[in-house]
Amino acid sequence: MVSPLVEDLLNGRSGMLAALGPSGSGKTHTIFGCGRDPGMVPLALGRILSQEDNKMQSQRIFYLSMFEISSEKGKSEKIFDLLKDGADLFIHQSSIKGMREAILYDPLQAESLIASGLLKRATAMTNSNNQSSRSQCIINIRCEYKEVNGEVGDNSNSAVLTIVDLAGAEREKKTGNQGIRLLESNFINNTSMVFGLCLRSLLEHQKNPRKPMRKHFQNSLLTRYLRDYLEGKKRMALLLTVRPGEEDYLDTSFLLRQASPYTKIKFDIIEEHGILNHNKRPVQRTPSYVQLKRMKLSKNEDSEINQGSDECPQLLNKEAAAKGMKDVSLTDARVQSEEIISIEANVGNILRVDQVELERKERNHHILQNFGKALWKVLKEYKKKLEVAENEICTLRNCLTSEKSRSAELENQLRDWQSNCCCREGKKSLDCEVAENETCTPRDHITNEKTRFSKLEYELRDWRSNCSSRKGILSEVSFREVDEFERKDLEDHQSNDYNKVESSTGDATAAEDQENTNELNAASPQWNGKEPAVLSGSCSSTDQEYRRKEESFVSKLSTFQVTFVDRDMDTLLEEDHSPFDSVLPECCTISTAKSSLSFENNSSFLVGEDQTENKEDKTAQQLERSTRDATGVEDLKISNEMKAESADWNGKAAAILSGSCSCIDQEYEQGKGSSGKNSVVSTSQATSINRNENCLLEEDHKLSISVFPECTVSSSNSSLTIENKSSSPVRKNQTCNGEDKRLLGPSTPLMPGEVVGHGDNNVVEAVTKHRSGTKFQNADKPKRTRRLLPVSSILLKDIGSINFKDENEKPKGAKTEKNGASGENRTQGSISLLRLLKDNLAI
Ligand SMILES: Nc1ncnc2c1ncn2[C@@H]1O[C@H](COP(=O)(O)OP(=O)(O)OP(=O)(O)O)[C@@H](O)[C@H]1O
Repeated sequence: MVSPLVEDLLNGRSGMLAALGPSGSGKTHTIFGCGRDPGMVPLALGRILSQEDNKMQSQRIFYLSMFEISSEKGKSEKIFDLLKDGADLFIHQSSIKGMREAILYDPLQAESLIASGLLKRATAMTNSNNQSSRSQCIINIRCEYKEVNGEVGDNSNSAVLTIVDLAGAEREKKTGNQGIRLLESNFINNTSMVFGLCLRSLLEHQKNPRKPMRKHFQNSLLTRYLRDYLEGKKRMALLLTVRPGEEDYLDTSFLLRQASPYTKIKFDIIEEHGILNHNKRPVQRTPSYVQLKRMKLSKNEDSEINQGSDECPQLLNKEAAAKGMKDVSLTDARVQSEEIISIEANVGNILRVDQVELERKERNHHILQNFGKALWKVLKEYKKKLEVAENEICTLRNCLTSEKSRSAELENQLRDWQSNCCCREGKKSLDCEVAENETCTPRDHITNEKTRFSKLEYELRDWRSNCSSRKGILSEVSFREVDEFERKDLEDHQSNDYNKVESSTGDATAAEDQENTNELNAASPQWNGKEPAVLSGSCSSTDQEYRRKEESFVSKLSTFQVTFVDRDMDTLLEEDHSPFDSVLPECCTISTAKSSLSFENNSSFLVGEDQTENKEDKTAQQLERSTRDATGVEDLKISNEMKAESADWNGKAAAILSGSCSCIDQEYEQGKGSSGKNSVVSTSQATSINRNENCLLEEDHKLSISVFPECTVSSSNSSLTIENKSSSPVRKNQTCNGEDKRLLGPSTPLMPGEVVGHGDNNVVEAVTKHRSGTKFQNADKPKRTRRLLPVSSILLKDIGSINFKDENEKPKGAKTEKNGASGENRTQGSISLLRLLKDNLAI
């Protein structure tokens, strides 16, 4: 491998051999070798020094220099001469100043010099190598030709064979270096990397001459020293060493991949200093001289040479004949002619060198021109890129400004929106709210709903306040009526007592009547106290109606018909109209007139019809039987049965009470008028009670005839009408009409001792019982019972004016004693009705 380089050296051409490879791969061993296996350096020295013939040995001299480049504490590089003891060197423009060179005489002397230099080389033990090189070692074998006069000239006429032993690249994980060793390793790796970069740059430059060669050689002393080789000006050979181990596969493959392209590197052999050139004296020529000499030679080259060769003996013969010179002069002429020939040869060499230099300059000019063009194109491309980048920057700026303006608009819109939402909270129009809810956020919708709810609460308060005011009006009316009834009741008590005494039928004494009167008087305040409660029930129904209205406001549905309550006060009619919407069943229609109230049941009592019919049949039969039979025993039995029925229906009679309240009121008024002052009870309007069943209508007809003998009872398919057209008193006096007693006797079934009771009251009781029987199915429904509260309150308002005391509040002992007297005392039916109301309505 080193032989071509040695031949080039001997021919006057410089060359370099560099060993590359990882640490411990055998670079040093390959370069220097050992005793048995000599390396490249011993082989080259042996080749150079052994083949020198005597002639050439007298003309040239070989020098040996050896130095190393190492790191100085990992910070800088230093050059250390291995042949001179402890001498530091410095590099200047690819030449090292002060380096010692040793003249080589024979191979053994050279090997000894190298061995002494290796001993001075920096080495250390690492994990990869027991004697790892820590520096780049360079060996120069310079061959210099002697001058004609035997003197040694400058280095310009010498060739150098450079052999480099690079420190192997190391992996920290593998070597485990630390501290100074680690710094040395970094230095070694850095130098190896720079060396490789220079080679790569040279290769790329040779592939593409337009691509300039980068100056990586400046990054280390080694590459600076080997600049001519790394720039391709001199021949170079690379020697790669690898480790055979499997663990070194990665390093080996990496090195081969990295160095394989280097085989394509070509070298332009420019410096061709032949041995002849070194043997000859160098001629100092200026370019003008060279040009002039070339011109002369070009004109007279052939003629002069020919003439010199042909005419020279003739010239010498003429001169000898003419001047009589001797043969010695001929030899001098030959010597001169040889000199001329040699000069011509030198001139020819010079011309050839000049031509090569000219070609080189032209090529360099061409290269520079191409480089300039390429550079211009690159600059143009960069300019275009800059323009594009500027345009992008402008567009981005425009986008940024537009985004800023947009964000500002959005902020303004947000502020407007917030302000609109604040203003919207103050609005009360529902239409506006609905319209705004379309654009409001859910939060706004919640606030709107809250305002709406608060507004509804205000309306509810207003409604309640109206109800309270209405309650006051009603209470005034009821109290006024109650006072009148109290006064009338007292008169009735007195008249009844008087009549009882006259007819000698009662066992009751005046004292008992007085007690009853007192009890009634005591009961009256209680009812007066309960009146507001009833009214409050009405108000509660009004609240319910308000809630229902609120619901209907949302659902936009109207399910109830208009109701009407008869009142003397026209102003109260409309106000009281609404409570009945909630009180009465939906199937009931309430018709109103100036001073009347009628309830019409449009629905059929389909549930429990048979049972209702049976009950009513029984009641009618009992009534008829009691009419025919005037015996007290039968009446007592019937009354007991009625009482049992009453007990069964006690919990269910509330509903029918609402339907029959008007009849009861009228009957009560009639009875009160007949028992008292024979006053005329005038009912301007008939009360209609609808029925779906014909059988019930017939029974009702019969019963009504029996109950209202002086009334005109008309029945239709779904209604029963009782009309009192006469203005005469219905009942005059129970002592005056005995038939009335028999007729009305069975209608007093509640109290066992009341078989012969007050006729009017008994009629009321019978009607009440009858109606309660027909309303049995409705009474089973708790909702309708609850809805009946306001109507019951109306009834109770009238009944409350009776000023009776509840029977249950009396002592049991006194109850049995006073049953007869109290039952005879006119309001037994009302007492039963009151008890029913209290039990079912929980008043
Ligand atoms: N071809 C070979 N024949 C015999 N021994 C060898 C050979 N190559 C390497 N060795 C041995 O391997 C060891 C390491 O070799 P060497 O010192 O030359 O490696 P290196 O590449 O120079 O390492 P470093 O870069 O660390 O200096 C030495 O002891 C050497 O004797």
